[in-house]
Amino acid sequence: KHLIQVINPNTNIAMTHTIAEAARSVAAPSSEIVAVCPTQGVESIEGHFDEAIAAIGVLEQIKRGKEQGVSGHVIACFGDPGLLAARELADGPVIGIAEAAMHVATMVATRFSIVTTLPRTVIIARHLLQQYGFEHHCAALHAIDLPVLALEDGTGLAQMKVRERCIQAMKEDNSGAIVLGCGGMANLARELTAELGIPVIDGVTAAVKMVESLIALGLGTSKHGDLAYPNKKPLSGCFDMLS
Ligand SMILES: O=C(O)C[C@H]1NC(=O)NC1=O
Repeated sequence: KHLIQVINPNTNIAMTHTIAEAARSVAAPSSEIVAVCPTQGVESIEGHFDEAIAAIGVLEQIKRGKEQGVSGHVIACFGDPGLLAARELADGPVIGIAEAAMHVATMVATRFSIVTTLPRTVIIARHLLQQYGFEHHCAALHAIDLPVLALEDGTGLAQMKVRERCIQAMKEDNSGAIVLGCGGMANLARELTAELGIPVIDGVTAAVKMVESLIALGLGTSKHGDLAYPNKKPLSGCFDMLS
């Protein structure tokens, strides 16, 4: 069995379970999902400040995963926090859910829309579109204008808003696919795809299958060049945990 570590970079346990369930729903029999979240950090990631905090927790979990002998890692937050730093530490593949969902969307449609949570995090998705080279593939970005943890409050309001925005995107954007812009939306994609008749893509499940593919291809993170292990130096204070 290959252990695949799925990291929820926020510390919300309910969302970690939502993410874990989605990951396990698509994992191959040869894969075992190890779902984790940081021991310390921020309960939801809703901007650049939160991302900076979450990235440290991601690195701590990557280190722990390596020690456990995992074969690959998923960063299950739509900002892909700490992705390249995590790749410096990791031997196996590290895939972010935004990266995974965007790549998959370009394989099934010429243009896609993104539906995320807060308006203020749309800029993070925009930056990723630029970084990954998908700016011209994304027709529009929509926000349900609810906090990330509204997805775990049990009222169903956030889920209803996601559905509404997906229907609006389908009508207005002339996109062939929709990307769900939050790890906490991972359990909505299949049902929305069936109901709306348009590929609605979740990055958690997409990333799990990409990690499995890379493992099957015998590909880990390159250690040749700028993703080599970090240069050895003493880390002081709380960062000692990353030594
Ligand atoms: O940016 C967002 O709205 C979603 C992002 N924040 C979070 O805590 N998990 C996520 O996937």
